[in-house]
Amino acid sequence: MRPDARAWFEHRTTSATSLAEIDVDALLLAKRRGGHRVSVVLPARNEETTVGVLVRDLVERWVEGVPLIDELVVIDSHSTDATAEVARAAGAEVVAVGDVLPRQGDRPGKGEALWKSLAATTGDLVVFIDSDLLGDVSHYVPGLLTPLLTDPRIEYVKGCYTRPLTVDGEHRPAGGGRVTELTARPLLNALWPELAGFVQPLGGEYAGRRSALEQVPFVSGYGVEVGLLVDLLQVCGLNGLAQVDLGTRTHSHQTDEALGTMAGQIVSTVLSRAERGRSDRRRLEPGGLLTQFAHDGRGFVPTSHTVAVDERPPMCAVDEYTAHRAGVVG
Ligand SMILES: O=c1ccn([C@@H]2O[C@H](COP(=O)(O)OP(=O)(O)O[C@H]3O[C@H](CO)[C@@H](O)[C@H](O)[C@H]3O)[C@@H](O)[C@H]2O)c(=O)[nH]1
Ligand SMILES: O=C(O)[C@H](O)COP(=O)(O)O
Repeated sequence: MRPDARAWFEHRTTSATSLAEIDVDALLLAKRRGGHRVSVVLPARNEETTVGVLVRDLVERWVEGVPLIDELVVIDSHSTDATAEVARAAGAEVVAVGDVLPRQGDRPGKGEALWKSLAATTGDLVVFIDSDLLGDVSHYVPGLLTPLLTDPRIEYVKGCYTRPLTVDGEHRPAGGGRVTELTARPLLNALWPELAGFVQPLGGEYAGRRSALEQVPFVSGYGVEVGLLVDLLQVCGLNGLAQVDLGTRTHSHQTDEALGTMAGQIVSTVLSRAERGRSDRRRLEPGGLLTQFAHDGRGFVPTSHTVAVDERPPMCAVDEYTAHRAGVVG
């Protein structure tokens, strides 16, 4: 690892692998003293089987039990199952992505849901948690908040973890995060080696100050995490970023084909950032299509998916948002 990345890794990685490692009373005190308001956002598309338990646990522990979360919002990202009903019954506020900032239109994708969530929430600290997590993750929210509540220099905190992998009934204690290992990490190490200390650059659990999150564009699809990391590096500098070891993360896995499309979106996002500042003559021109092949017994059949980057501008540049915020804050 490059020396700056190693120094960052050693100084900016903390551990919160279980509740036993977290001083919740100190966090509550820091939250009160700083006058902070915490919003937790769960983006969800067809997560009826997992979102209910997740929300119920968060509400019981950190809304009703201990006043750490002020607002818990599930952003329903065009679900066609009972995600919204299940999440609402479990105690979340549920917002349909298309109902937020209606003048901006409605696009598909996880990143779109996260971008819109800035307008659907009010906290100065925003925590993002995927809705397909399995197992006990009750320490994730306080773990991610600890650096933000205890160190004013930190603007953005990324969770990291060991990732078990269960495919075709075979369980391995590690080895999950295949797009991370085979696509995102090699690209980041090649192009932004100062980010090499991030253990899970694609992980879906992170927290940031609204003031920082408003400054950067959000890629609409699965490129959102890698885009945020590269763009927040420019806005906050390496020392404004931190990571927290949250122990283990288990989630539902996508098919190899779907992961190929995700990897295509990661590549497009990275290329779009890498070409910033290059002269027109030397610009990279990514094709924006990923073609995959399946063999149907007679020959190879190609299927193409769009993986081009579709992105939203920094929220602070969206009039509909700034007018809405003026109403919230004023
Ligand atoms: O159009 C979408 C797609 C997904 N999601 C939600 O986003 C979360 C993560 O999506 P998932 O399809 O489970 O992604 P993973 O296969 O787990 O992908 C990993 O890698 C992605 C790319 O960086 C990250 O976005 C994910 O957070 C990370 O878990 C889940 O709550 C989904 O319901 C949406 O809200 N809208
Ligand atoms: O983060 C990733 O690399 C993708 O979500 C794939 O994760 P998985 O290999 O655990 O399914």
